[in-house]
Amino acid sequence: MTFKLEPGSLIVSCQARADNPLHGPMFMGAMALAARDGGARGIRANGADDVRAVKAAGLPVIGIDKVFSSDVPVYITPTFAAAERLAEAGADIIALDCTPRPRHGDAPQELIRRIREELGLETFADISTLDEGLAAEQMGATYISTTLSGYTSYTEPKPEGPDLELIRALAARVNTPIVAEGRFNTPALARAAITAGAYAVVVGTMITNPREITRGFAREVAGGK
Ligand SMILES: CC(=O)N[C@H](C=O)[C@@H](O)[C@H](O)[C@H](O)COP(=O)(O)O
Repeated sequence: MTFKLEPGSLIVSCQARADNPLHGPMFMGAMALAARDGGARGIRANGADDVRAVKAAGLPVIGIDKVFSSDVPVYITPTFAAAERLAEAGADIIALDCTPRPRHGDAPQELIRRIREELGLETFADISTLDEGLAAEQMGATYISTTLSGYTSYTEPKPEGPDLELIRALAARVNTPIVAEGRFNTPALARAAITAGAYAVVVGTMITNPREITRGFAREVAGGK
């Protein structure tokens, strides 16, 4: 069965890297349940083990598999093998890097085609610029997500806030549903994304990363240092 994300959906990204005390499927599974009870309509999760754990929340799962290489910059579901692992774990939608940067394995267009035809799943194209969004639409991505704005060499340095301008620019040019993702750190910013033309909003750090949230408070309490 393929899940459709509903318009106006909040998607909560439940991710914790290996150095985070909350790393692991038990914690991410609990985060997903808390997010569901709070009104999330989808979960984004990294790696097959976490995807399996967050499925218990009964929401559409957007799976990614971060695979880092020392010689190429692309790490979000860079290969078909990574997509297959996520499909086996039960992901409903596969998110993948759709920038034109150097990578190992298939080009994003080919990955999108294979994910649709061989795995029967929909795709989230993670992009960083308007041109990449336009290309992702041509590739047949189901959703276009602003995930990588501020994280590619040509969109760095990363601004403090989210890229609402990219959402407006995409909304004027594409028919594919746009997902706002990356630094939507307050409810007001998430609302602004919808007003700018986003179909759904992904929030990660500010909901599921207590260490990072604590850092923000600690900095301010220490006088902004
Ligand atoms: C650039 C990259 O690798 N972003 C990742 C993509 O899955 C995650 O680390 C982010 O937490 C996610 O995109 C949500 O964004 P934010 O945590 O800012 O709400």
